[in-house]
Amino acid sequence: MSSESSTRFSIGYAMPPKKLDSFIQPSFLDHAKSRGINLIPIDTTTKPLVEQGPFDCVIHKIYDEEWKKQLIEFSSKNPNVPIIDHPNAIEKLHNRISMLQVVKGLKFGYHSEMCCVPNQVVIEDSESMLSDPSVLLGLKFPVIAKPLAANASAKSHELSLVFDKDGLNGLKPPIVLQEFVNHGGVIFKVYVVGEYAQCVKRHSLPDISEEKLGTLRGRVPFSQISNQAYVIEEVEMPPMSFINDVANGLRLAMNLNLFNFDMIRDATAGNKYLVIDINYFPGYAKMPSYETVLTDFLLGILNKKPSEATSLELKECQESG
Ligand SMILES: Nc1ncnc2c1ncn2[C@@H]1O[C@H](COP(=O)(O)OP(=O)(O)OP(=O)(O)O)[C@@H](O)[C@H]1O
Ligand SMILES: O=P(O)(O)O[C@H]1[C@H](OP(=O)(O)O)[C@@H](OP(=O)(O)O)[C@@H](O)[C@@H](O)[C@@H]1OP(=O)(O)O
Ligand SMILES: [Mg+2]
Ligand SMILES: [Mg+2]
Repeated sequence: MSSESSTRFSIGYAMPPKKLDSFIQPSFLDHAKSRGINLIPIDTTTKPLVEQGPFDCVIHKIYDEEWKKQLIEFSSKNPNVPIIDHPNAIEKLHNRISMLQVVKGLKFGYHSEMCCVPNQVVIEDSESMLSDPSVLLGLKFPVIAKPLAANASAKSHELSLVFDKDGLNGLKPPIVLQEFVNHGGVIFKVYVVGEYAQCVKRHSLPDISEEKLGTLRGRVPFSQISNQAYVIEEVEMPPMSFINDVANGLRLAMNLNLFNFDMIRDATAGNKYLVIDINYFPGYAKMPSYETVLTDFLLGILNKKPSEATSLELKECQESG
């Protein structure tokens, strides 16, 4: 163990198998261990959470109601054990409209950059979409059709770029239609871990000129195009102070510690940024230095006094759960 601390901590983690494979890397387990943290897998299938532990903290990415009940019960028996993060706060990210609502409330007047969301509408049923033009609320094509639910299923990542009204035929509501914004083919993916934020560049859909749009018909499906980490040298990053302010604003407004958000820069206005997606507990292993960043964060949580560390989260969870 390092000289940093003589106390050993146990952190329980619960997540689906795919997430375990990517997040729980030996390099992370070893680094955390060297700094006094034992990461312990929680059995989510054969044993109630309350019968496991003891844990000094629980981190999780499991979305069903049964798990939420287990967290509430665990937390009522262990009121000083932080749960990262509150299930009610995570739930807001499961709907692509509530996910972005919080962006509209962000205020940081002293930057020359601004941050908003693309124009978008929800389509609840096919009939209204195809027969009632008013539901499109003046939305301008091209649009991206995204399933309203963003619940970690493969389906929730099945998107389409729609060039005209005919391209809406056959889409399966409930969906969000979000205006496509030209952004130079690069997105900024910002990983947030508590007060820490790191921005990386990823490839995205290419710009579509008015001229090109005139030749495009219908729609093109796509899925998870920005998941691969590539080096994109030539594109300038947004200012780090701006990224930090957006990240902190979102973190505090959503009461979440572990998320990332995708941001694009409007190709027609270099200081206008749009947040297009927020994901709970993203693929952190793709983030450079994830082992140290996550370990620093966990130590920060564990070293807080119980009154600071816990329970806003848990109280709310018990009240509204
Ligand atoms: N409004 C938009 N304008 C331009 N490009 C967009 C827009 N919305 C999405 N995109 C592109 O499509 C990609 C996928 O969209 P989005 O991030 O909403 O989907 P997702 O399936 O939730 O992604 P993730 O894998 O990050 O969870 C974005 O990374 C970006 O490249
Ligand atoms: O699979 P990866 O590790 O790439 O992580 C992706 C993660 O999938 P996982 O949950 O299977 O880990 C996705 O989660 P769900 O929406 O499906 O919950 C989503 O958060 C992506 O944004 C992540 O990619 P990133 O944003 O980090 O590039
Ligand atoms: Mg995304
Ligand atoms: Mg997403």
